Amino acid sequence: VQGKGKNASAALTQLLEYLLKQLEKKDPQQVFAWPVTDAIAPGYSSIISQPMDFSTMKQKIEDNCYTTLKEFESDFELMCNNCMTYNQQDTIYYKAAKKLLHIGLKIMAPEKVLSLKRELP
Ligand SMILES: CC(=O)c1cc(-c2ccccn2)c2ncccn12
Repeated sequence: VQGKGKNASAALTQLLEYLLKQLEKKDPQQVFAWPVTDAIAPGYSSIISQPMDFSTMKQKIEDNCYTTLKEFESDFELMCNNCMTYNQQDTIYYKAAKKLLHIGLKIMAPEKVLSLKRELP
């Protein structure tokens, strides 16, 4: 199957940039804004094999790394699950990830995205 046309990938970029902004608004403490360093989280890089954060997702949108919404969603879930892997359940980080994951899946639910697609130019 021929790759997506130019305007189709431009539409996906616009959709993903919009969704990323909505997700970032749900993280006012900016817990997920930047890559987690071993300095702030001891042993992080040996526990988490595939780190992910909002700044990396933003860069991947600009670099056209995502060809489907599903790929974007799985990076979002990876980011939340990494947090729930490294941090104990009774931490603010774990609780923030659990809440963000729940909210994020609602924002990116198919019927929500469908109504978005209609409303975006
Ligand atoms: C996302 C995550 O696991 C995380 C973010 C942070 C974080 C994020 C911004 C500022 C300070 N810390 C963090 N600190 C300790 C342990 C884990 N974390």
